[in-house]
Amino acid sequence: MNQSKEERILNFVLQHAVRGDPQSVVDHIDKYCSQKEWAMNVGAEKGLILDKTVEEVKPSISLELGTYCGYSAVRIARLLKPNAHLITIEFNPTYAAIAKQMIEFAGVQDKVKILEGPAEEIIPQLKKKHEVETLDFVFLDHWKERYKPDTVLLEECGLLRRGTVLLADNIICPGAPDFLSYVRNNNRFECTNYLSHLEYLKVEDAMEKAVFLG
Ligand SMILES: O=C(NCc1cccc(CNc2ccc3[nH]ncc3c2)c1)c1cc(-c2ccc(F)cc2)cc(O)c1O
Ligand SMILES: [Mg+2]
Repeated sequence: MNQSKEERILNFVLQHAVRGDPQSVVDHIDKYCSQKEWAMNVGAEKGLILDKTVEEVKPSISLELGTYCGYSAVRIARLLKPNAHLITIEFNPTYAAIAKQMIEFAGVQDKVKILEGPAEEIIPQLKKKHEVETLDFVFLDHWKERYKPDTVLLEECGLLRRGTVLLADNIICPGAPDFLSYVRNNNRFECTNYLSHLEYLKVEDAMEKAVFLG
């Protein structure tokens, strides 16, 4: 049975990247996906915006919605301080299995917990089942029509505190219009737009940072 694109990306990393080196894993995924097959990783250009945000926030507990192959999970985890953790939620079991191997190869498995299922089911379990108090940082990169409902759910579940930073990918392409108008018209969020490009292409894209004001 022939391989999926995600398996080809993982195999390229396993064969060419340096085991235990998260930067090498990130660089090799970018190399494969810019030269061989496009894939929906946040990529190097928007990845720098993600890096700067993580370095600014210095989060102890981060949440990612949409793991895919684990590219941004490795990118975030490589910048976390000791004892800081990332919880990443992936609905697609095939992607979750690829990401698990990617995260382990990068050597960041002690910082990352992959939870399989839809965010709308897992978010309400974070406090009791996963001992989360409030979140310091949230990276949204899952189904674009889920950005707004899952943001509302995070707030309803008491997972946002004054200063929690949300960073959303794909604000232009494919776009998340209801999320964008929700956070920009809600006086409990302070928003900043970061214009960039779609991963591996010259197409315009943007990220939106929304700081929860409590
Ligand atoms: O759509 C996107 N990503 C989301 C996504 C997509 C598919 C499957 C999943 C399965 N994972 C999943 C689902 C639901 C979930 N609920 N809770 C967790 C969770 C996890 C997630 C996307 C698309 C493009 C893009 C495509 C084509 C094009 F021309 C331009 C741009 C670029 C991106 O950077 C993108 O991020
Ligand atoms: Mg994305």
